[in-house]
Amino acid sequence: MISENDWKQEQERLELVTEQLKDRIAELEPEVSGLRNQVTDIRKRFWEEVTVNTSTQEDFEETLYSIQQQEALLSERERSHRKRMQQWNNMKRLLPSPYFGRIDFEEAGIGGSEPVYIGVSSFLDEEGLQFLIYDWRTPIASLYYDHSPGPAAYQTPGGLVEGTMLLKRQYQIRDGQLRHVFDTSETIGDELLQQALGGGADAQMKSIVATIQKEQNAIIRDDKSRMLIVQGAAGSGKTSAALQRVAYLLYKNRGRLTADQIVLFSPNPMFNSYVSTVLPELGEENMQQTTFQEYLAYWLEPEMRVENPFDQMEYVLAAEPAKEYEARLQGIRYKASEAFLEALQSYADWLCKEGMRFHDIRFMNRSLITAERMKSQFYSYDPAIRLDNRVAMLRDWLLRELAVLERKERQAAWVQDELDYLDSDQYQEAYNALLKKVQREEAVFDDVTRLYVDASDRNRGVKELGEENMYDFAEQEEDILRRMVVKERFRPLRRDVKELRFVDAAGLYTQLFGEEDDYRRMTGRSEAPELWPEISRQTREKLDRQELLYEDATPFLYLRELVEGARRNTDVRHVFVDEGQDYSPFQYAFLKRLFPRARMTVLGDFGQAIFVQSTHLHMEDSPLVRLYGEDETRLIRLVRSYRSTQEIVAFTKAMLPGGEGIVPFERYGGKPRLVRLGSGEERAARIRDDLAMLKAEGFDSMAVITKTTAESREVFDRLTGIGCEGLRLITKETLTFEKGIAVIPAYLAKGVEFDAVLIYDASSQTYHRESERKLFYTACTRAMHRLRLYATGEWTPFVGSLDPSLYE
Ligand SMILES: Nc1ncnc2c1ncn2[C@@H]1O[C@H](COP(=O)(O)OP(=O)(O)OP(=O)(O)O)[C@@H](O)[C@H]1O
Repeated sequence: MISENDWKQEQERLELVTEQLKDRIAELEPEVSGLRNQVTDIRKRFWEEVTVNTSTQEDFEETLYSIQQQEALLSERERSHRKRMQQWNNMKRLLPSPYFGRIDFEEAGIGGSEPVYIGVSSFLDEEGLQFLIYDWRTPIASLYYDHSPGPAAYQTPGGLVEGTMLLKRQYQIRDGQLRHVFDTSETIGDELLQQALGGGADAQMKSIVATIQKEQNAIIRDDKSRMLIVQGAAGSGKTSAALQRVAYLLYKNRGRLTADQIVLFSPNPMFNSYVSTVLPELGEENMQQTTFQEYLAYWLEPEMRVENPFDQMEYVLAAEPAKEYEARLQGIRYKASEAFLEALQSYADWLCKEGMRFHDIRFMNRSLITAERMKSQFYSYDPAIRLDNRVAMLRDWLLRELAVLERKERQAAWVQDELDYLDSDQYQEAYNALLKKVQREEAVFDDVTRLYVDASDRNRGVKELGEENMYDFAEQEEDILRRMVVKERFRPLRRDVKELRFVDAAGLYTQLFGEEDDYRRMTGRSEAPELWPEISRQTREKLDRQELLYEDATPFLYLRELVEGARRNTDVRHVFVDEGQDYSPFQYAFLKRLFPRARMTVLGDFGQAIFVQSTHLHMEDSPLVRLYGEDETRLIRLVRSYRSTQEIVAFTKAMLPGGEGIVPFERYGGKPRLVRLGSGEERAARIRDDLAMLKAEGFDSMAVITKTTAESREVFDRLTGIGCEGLRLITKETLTFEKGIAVIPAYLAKGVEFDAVLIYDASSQTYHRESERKLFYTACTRAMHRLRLYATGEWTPFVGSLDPSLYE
């Protein structure tokens, strides 16, 4: 704590700043609402103020000028409105807790120091000359996160500023009241952090700006790396750092970077809701959020049905090991690999010479253009031309062919039949529509004056069609109608061709999964993976039903893009991948191609790699390092775990090979408790009672974690059946994260946290495969304050092998 005198001074300063904030808010109030009214008013009266006159060239110019002027006025007001509004919002956000930190820094060679107060945004005094509060993202504020009193330095655009930090102080201010003040001698005193971590879990993630740790600050402020990889232990603040990094990037690149140029790939839709309030709390707009599955579904469905990654996970967890199971696992691993990516690239080269597959273009149950014809046309192009460019050439050729066929089709018998069924209104309507179109095309523009063809002159309209005049009117009319009828029927054909649906993408992918020799020949590989015949059989079986296994979805899309041309998003400048260990090297290569102008931040924990196709993040030769090369890649490790109590971290890290390096934050709360009961019924009853007790202790965010969805459903019914109230069953479809008691499969609990976690069944019957260790670890590390495990029968070996002093 600080001296009485210091406290008094701080109190006075807080009052002063609060007064100033209040004054400025009050000052801006009428201006902000006035501006809002003005903008609405201008919008409403936009056309009143504009004199529209196009009779002469001069009048036209006058009109144009007046529109431009109104527009300029409106956007100026809007700009100023937005800016004022933002200032006003920032000040309102500051008011309850204007700052959380202070540093006194003496720059080398310049005597004296001014206190630098740090808050969630900047605030200047009335004259606009002195900072009363510095935004936490300003260069000088980084001193607060990176140093303790003593020699210190911070980076500015102009270079490194060195000096001495004389004081570092933390504040806890609530509702404008000074509650606590701490002076710290170490890098960020633990007091504030202790208080922040001691609280309960929330339905929404909180911002951590007041207590960002040095190594987290390095992640937040990194603006050099093309690829930033963060390998961090469970609860080490990866997601938190990612979100504050977004806020930092938006601040640093204000005017150049907008929130919609940043994309975050989340592990599941519920996670989106969990993190959605952090950025608005910091006065920034949310970035775009999506899941990889959403992206795949967007491009592949409805033509192909894509398996959900969680269904894949359920298969892996629940299926009995047999040949089929082993082959699927092997297939998942192979299809996730860089080797398969290269195989597809070589396959595309092979397709340049042979093997392309197309769909016939069919019309009324007959082939208009056969796949065979397309193929020979395709291979008649210069072999030096790239595959996707040749496909584009073929598309143009097909459109020309279709135009010829469409003309021929006008004389077909079915057209006559169709004409017979047009009623006279349709006749008239169709005719008028056509005539109008012709007349529109005919419209003559003479700068501002538009001369229209006389709409009543039907004969002239027909003449302008370019049809021969030898028909009498009825014949000409019929001709027009034939044209219209056929054109309408050909429309979907043309659309399909433009969308390249004539390429048999599924056939091309299926073709890969045949005989091993063929696979090697087509892809130039020296060998196919083990169990290839069974892998092929499984893949084809799905494809035949227009379905894609999850592991096939990205390679399928990739191959389609090799053939049809790649989609690229050049707007996006930053891609964030959370739970990055769960993406395959293949998916990363795909993301790199999709966002060619973006920097990538990948955050993950290999200790929580629960998918078969996971990517190593912590190894120097990780495929991620190869993606942009070592020079453009930075790897940061976070080993301190903030989420769970010391006892929980000690328990969970002991079950993880290599977990020794994880450092718990000093916060205590009782050892994890292991409860073994004689039957499933007893277990359920005990869990019901424990939930009630924990609730009485004040924990209001709890989770009963199961292994699979099926088990979650069963537990939910069982617990509800014995009087457990207020349970919420979480499935992959759940969109929002709420407080209360969740019954949730472990793989969906990724990224989120609870006050108390109860592992419903930690027996060896449920968790025994080595591959399930990380899933079990992930489940246990969701607990902040209490962890309880239940079993009937033997404990899972992951627990059974632990030192008994780690639990009670
Ligand atoms: N510097 C910090 N100050 C305060 N709280 C922090 C800090 N860093 C992390 N936390 C808290 O620790 C908890 C875990 O953080 P977060 O979810 O970001 O970790 P993570 O590494 O993404 O975890 P996981 O990989 O296990 O999902 C959160 O409650 C977060 O608020």
